[in-house]
Amino acid sequence: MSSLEQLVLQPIAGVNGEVIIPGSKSLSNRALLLAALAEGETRIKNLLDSDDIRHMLNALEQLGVDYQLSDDRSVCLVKGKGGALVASGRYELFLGNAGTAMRPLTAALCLGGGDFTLTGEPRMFERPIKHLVDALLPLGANIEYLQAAGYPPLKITGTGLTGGEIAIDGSISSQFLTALLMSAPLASEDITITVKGDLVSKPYIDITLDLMAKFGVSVTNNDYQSFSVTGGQSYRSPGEIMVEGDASSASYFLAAAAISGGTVRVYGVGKNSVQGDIRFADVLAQMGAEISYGEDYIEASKAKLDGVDVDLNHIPDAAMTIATTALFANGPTRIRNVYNWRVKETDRLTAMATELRKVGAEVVEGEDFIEITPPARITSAAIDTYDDHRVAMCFSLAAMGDAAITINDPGCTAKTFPTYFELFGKICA
Ligand SMILES: O=C(O)C1=C[C@@H](OP(=O)(O)O)[C@@H](O)[C@H](O)C1
Ligand SMILES: C=C(OP(=O)(O)O)C(=O)O
Repeated sequence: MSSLEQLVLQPIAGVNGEVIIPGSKSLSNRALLLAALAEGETRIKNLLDSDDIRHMLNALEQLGVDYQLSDDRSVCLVKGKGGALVASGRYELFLGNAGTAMRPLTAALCLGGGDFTLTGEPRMFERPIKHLVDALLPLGANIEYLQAAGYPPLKITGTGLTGGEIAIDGSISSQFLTALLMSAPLASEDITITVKGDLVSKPYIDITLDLMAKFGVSVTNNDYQSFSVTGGQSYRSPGEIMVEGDASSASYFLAAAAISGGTVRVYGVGKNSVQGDIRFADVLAQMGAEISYGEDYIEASKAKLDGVDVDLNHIPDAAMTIATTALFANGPTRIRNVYNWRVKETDRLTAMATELRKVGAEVVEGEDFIEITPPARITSAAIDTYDDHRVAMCFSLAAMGDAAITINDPGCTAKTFPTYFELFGKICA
């Protein structure tokens, strides 16, 4: 949880420099869970240290998983359980607002013996999980809703998962499919998963499959429409996993360069990254930025930016950065197909529309899109952040006009990027 202070950002004349981006949230939490389920010890390097990761680590510790963190918490040696996380007694696991802990653990805790309550922050109780639960029930899962049907908190009695042909609705969150895929190899029989509806946030499935392969399990992917997983397997530790820098976190620095002048190079994530959010740089390029890639970096330079009309369903997190970059473009920007912004840390479509209007933009908020017409001049404003790290981070870019911007509750970046404002300050002139 974050404190309720304010951070005043004076107008930023320009940016320049290099930033080493902290580890990816998506990779860190997946690696921790797979390492816990695997046979053998895994040394996870460049682990992110943020609230979402601490929630996963605390849960694993309560479940009896042995791990050791280095003093700076960037290296974690996990002693795998070699199968399901079996625990005797009742466990209440507090998972904050971490989707990457809540969803994968919901499936994984169905695999073994134990009684678990999965709970979190109030906003977590408004974030749907029904599509995942509905897919797990035919596999023999024992899951109860403790408050509103379809939402956490959940009570899970781990009795193991069987197999068969199941369907999962992929139209709200890819994390449900990710959760199912990661647990499926430990079910007793083979599982075929058919995806119903249009699968959102598709590149996150590549992150899942890539990491599963590193832990020795392959999945048959039939064009993201169905997936076949052999049951009765175990994960095998690869020995060491190096977590890439977080591509969503990189987006703010790249956008800052494109908006305000100078050149910024982000290290830790490069052209061969498994993270779909590196495609954010393509959108910046489409707006007019100069982008170059190396093995371990992405660099953006000053540009004259134009508005764009883009479907950003594949990069919903970095898409928020485009929304504030649009403040500095010539002409309007329309970001389409982002309905699931409404079920994340806050209703991001309403939050972004409200806050973009405060700085002077004209905004149309659609059911699943947002259109932003930039103001002639940014207006000074105090930005409410709704306990949403990405609202806080992407509105730092609004200070690249000639008005001061106040970020309310800047500490909410602790969810994925506790050092954000410190690092951002270092590239500002
Ligand atoms: O699998 C993941 O690591 C994530 C998937 C995305 O969620 P949805 O699939 O719910 O869009 C993304 O927004 C989230 O920050 C991380
Ligand atoms: C949607 C996000 O988080 P979560 O993993 O909790 O879904 C996010 O980080 O933008």
